[in-house]
Amino acid sequence: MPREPWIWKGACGGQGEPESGPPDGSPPSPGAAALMLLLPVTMFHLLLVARSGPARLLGPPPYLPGLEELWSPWALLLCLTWLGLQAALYLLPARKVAEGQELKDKSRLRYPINGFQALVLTALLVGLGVSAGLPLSALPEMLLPLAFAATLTAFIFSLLLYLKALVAPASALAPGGNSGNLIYDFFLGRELNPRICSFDFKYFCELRPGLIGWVLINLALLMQEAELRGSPSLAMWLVNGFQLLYVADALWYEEAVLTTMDIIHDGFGFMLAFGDLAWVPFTYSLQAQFLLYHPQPLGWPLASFICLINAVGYYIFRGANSQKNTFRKNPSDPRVADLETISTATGRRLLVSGWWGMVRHPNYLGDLIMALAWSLPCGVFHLLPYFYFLYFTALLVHREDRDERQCLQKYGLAWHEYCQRVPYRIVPYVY
Ligand SMILES: NC(=O)C1=CN([C@@H]2O[C@H](COP(=O)(O)OP(=O)(O)OC[C@H]3O[C@@H](n4cnc5c(N)ncnc54)[C@H](OP(=O)(O)O)[C@@H]3O)[C@@H](O)[C@H]2O)C=CC1
Ligand SMILES: CC(C)CCC[C@@H](C)[C@H]1CC=C2C3=C(CC[C@@]21C)[C@@]1(C)CC[C@H](O)C[C@@H]1CC3
Repeated sequence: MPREPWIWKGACGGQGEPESGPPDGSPPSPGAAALMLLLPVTMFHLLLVARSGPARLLGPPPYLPGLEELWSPWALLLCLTWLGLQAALYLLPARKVAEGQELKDKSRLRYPINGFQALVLTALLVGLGVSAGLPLSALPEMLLPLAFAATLTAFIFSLLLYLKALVAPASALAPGGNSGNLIYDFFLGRELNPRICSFDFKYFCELRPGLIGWVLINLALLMQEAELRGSPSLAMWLVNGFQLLYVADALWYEEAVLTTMDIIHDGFGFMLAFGDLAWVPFTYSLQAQFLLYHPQPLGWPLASFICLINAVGYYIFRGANSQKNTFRKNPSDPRVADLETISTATGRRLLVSGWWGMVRHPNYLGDLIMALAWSLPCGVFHLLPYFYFLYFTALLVHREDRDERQCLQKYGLAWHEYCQRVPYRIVPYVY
């Protein structure tokens, strides 16, 4: 089955590629190389534009920062301290240790479920720090050098992961990302679950430093707004509240990440390392960055309506994810036992009623509705705060396409039947 066709088609423009990527002797994948450059450039563009007067997403950046504005040893130190703190919290005793999916060699890895605990302890530490005089509101001024330090860290980290994979046994390698093409493999990642003892790098990075970093940046922006304007704006409160709910939810239901394709299928390379450590905290906080430099008036009636949109999105997102997780854990659980299902040759069944009978990816629908609610407090006169919504639509459409091809391979005719019975993918009667 083809993997990451958006990268691979760039190299050969064809269909039916092998799982492992470009065949021997093919030229370096221009798709992977271009993305490796384009993703950090886009992130810096967004950071620069968010603080510029016109805040034009599609225009040129206001200026090109010099190395002296990007590079700061203090920012690198802060970035490494942050990673060290999150790593220490990861190693604390967990309320539960979960088993991952079965690996090629029939073994299962074990993962600590203590992400929510890490969020709470980080909040306590930050609270203590702020009351002792830690200048959190100075963080927004350092976003550029911090993003540079995070990008550098992700790059060096991916290099080390690539080298580590050279000595890993074949059974530890990911189905993709092992084509022999250095750029392609560096980008996608070679090893499936790189670990040192029980410390799982991919699982650690997927949720904690990036997601908790994102809400910390949001909070720093809120505090700086309070210093500048006397109090945080209603729009800033909404963005902070909505995104905190999203991050707290992800960490509370951390175990669910063990069944995502990122953990089960994808190697850990530059794409995920950069995505987790730099892209998530610095671009997902774009709305709060925009609001600090471009305050938006927002009245209570409109704010209540936006809260309602977020609540509807969250209701669908959580309802769909929980329904599937409950069903996968125990199909006879009374909460899902009455739902209609289709049997498959693998023995696993597919839900065809409830949320999963409405569209084939109801959780994506809820996630997208929430993404819209995060942009609306920023008004409708700038495209920039809608970047997340646009990028996320593209990401989920691509993800849904990949997932459907994997499900078709896994479930064959049963998946065809599911597609016939539930014809829409994400938005009922539209897509
Ligand atoms: N904010 C962000 O940047 C991102 C957020 N997300 C969010 O993370 C969450 C997880 O997303 P993701 O990992 O992509 O995928 P999903 O949680 O949607 O999982 C897809 C899997 O669910 C199972 N499945 C599909 N249809 C059915 C059905 N009808 N009945 C039972 N099982 C079914 C299949 O696996 P199997 O049959 O093997 O169980 C399929 O492979 C989502 O809520 C998504 O919105 C994801 C990516 C980025
Ligand atoms: C830099 C690239 C454009 C792509 C990077 C992709 C990553 C940012 C995302 C891949 C899968 C993700 C998931 C989440 C965050 C974004 C990344 C890491 C969640 C943790 C978000 C919260 C949800 O509740 C679960 C998600 C799982 C997948």
